Amino acid sequence: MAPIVSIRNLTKSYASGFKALKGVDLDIEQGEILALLGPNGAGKTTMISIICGIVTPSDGTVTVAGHDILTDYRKTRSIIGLVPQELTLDAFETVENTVAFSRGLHGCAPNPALIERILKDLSLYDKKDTMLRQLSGGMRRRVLIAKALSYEPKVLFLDEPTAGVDVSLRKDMWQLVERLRANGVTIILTTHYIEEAEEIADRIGVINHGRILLVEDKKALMTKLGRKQMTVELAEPIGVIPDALSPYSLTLSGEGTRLTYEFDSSGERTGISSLLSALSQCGLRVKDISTEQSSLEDIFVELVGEGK
Ligand SMILES: Nc1ncnc2c1ncn2[C@@H]1O[C@H](COP(=O)(O)OP(=O)(O)OP(=O)(O)O)[C@@H](O)[C@H]1O
Repeated sequence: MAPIVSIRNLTKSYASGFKALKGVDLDIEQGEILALLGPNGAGKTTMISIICGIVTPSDGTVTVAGHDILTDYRKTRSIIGLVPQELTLDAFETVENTVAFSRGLHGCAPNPALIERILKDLSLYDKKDTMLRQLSGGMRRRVLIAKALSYEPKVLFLDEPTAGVDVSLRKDMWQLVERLRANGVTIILTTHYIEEAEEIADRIGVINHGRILLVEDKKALMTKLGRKQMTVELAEPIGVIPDALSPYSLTLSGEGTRLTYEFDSSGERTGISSLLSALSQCGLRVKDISTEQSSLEDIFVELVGEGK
C-alpha cells in the first residue's frame, strides 16, 4: 500500500538563517503509530507544522494520501488533524461549542452525535457546558484533542500530547490512541517520554539536528541495537581469563570476581549454556548470574549522543 504521508528532501531554513530541517525523507504507513523521538530543538515541531500547513518548507515535497501539501492544501488539511503543544483556546467559550465549532471550521456538516461521543470518550461530557477558562490544564489538553477529532481526520499529529499531564491522563491518552488506530487512523506523535514510545508506537523515528537518524520497527530496533549482557560473579577471584574461554567475548572486572559476557539476544543461540559448562570445565565456581538488556532509552541516548 502507498504510504499515507510521504516526505522527500524536506528542508527548512528559518528567516534567521537557522536550518531546522536538513533534507528529511520519511514514509508513514496507513494505520500505523509512529513515535518521533528527539531532543529539544531537533526539528520535530517544524516537520509537523510543515505537513499541517502552518510553516512553509524551504525545499522538498510532502504528499498526504497522494495530495501535495502546497498545491492541494485544502485536500490535505481536510485529512489531517493536529493536536498542538500550546494550549491556545478561547477562554470564554464552552467545551461543547469549541469542539463543534472546530468541526464547522473544517467544512464538515454538524454532527452532534459524533461530538457527544468524542466528549464522552475523552471524559469531557460532564464538562460540556463549562467555559474553557474554568478547566484544568489536563482538561484543556483533552479539549485540544477533541477539537482535532471533531472533523474525523485520517492522519492525526500529536505534538507532545502528554507533556506535563498526570499519569492517569497519560494512560487515557494511550488508550484513546489505541482506539483511534483500531478505527484506521494513522497517528504520528512526538514525545520526550521514551516509555510512551515503547508502550504505544509501532515504529520509532529518531530525529536530531534536523535529520532523521533512523526509522525502525520498534521490536526490530530493540533487537538490532539492544544489547544483552550476562554478568557472572565467581566464588573465587581469578588473575586472567583462562584460554579455554577465549571463544567468548568476556571481560574481567570486580578484582577478578566478575565476568561480563555480551551476547546477541536475537540470535538462535545465545551461547549461555555452553559458556556455563566451559566455566565449570575450567574449575571456576559460579556464585551468581544476572542478565541485563539495554532499554529503548539506552539506545536513544547512544544514537543522539553520536549525532552531536
Ligand atoms: N520561527 C522560528 N525562527 C527561527 N528559528 C526557529 C523558529 N521556530 C523554530 N526554530 C528553531 O528550529 C529548531 C527546531 O525547532 P522545533 O520546534 O522544530 O524543535 P522540536 O524538535 O520540536 O523541539 P522541542 O522538543 O523542544 O519541542 C530550534 O532550534 C528552534 O529554535
